Amino acid sequence: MKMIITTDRILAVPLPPRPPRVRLTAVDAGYGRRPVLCEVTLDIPALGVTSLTGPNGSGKSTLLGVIAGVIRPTSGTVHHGSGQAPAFVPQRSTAGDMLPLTVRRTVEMGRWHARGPWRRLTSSDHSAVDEALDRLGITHLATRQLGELSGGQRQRALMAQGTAQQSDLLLLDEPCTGLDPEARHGIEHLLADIAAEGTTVVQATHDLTAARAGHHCLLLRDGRLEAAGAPADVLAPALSAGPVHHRTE
Ligand SMILES: Nc1ncnc2c1ncn2[C@@H]1O[C@H](COP(=O)(O)OP(=O)(O)OP(=O)(O)O)[C@@H](O)[C@H]1O
Repeated sequence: MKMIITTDRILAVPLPPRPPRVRLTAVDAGYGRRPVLCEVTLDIPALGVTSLTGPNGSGKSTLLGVIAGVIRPTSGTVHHGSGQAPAFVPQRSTAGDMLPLTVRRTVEMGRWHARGPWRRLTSSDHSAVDEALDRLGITHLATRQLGELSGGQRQRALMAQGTAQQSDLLLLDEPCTGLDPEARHGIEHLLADIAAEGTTVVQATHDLTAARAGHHCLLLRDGRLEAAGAPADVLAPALSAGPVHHRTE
């Protein structure tokens, strides 16, 4: 809502609706011959935090992969409202932890979209990396090897890599898994701040408190979109249906 102040009164003028940042239409996707997503049609609003929730195996990570462009749909369309490549923070895998990478080098990889992997980083790239390390509270870990860190510290390093990309679309797969309550709180505040700065944030989460705190919610079940809309509306039937969601921490 935009406020126009005239000499004697305030007029509230509704802002024109923004087109969605991402629109999926009748998307099917899976792995080889294994179908996972079925006829998924949804919009990701351009502003705020969208939470993607649903039981284990319902297809949240697969959907994030489709939006990120790393999983190609077998049918249907994915339309991005801007030309920027999404920043994608996948679920932490233990394989990558064995790579001989410092935290700083890991975060620098977030600049490869802008610079290419073999080009020297510019001073603005280094500033973006410094800012991301600082926002995630891991500047003091910059010279440590990724494999030496605790699970929560590694998770923050991967999130710093995602934020260093400075995309207008940040996709996160269960970003708070493995974090203690204080760190989880910190990440939730950070995501709210990033969204307030104009970045579209999409996070897959089992955490209903986090999902409720978002602006928009998508509920998946068995690879189909069961509900979409305001978090309170989407989550109420899911809660009354039984404990299909749980914190994994
Ligand atoms: N690389 C893969 N190859 C084959 N099948 C996969 C692969 N990744 C996921 N699947 C299958 O796809 C289905 C959906 O998995 P996905 O990880 O998208 O669900 P999810 O909702 O993110 O689950 P969780 O909450 O447990 O993280 C599951 O049945 C899973 O076994």
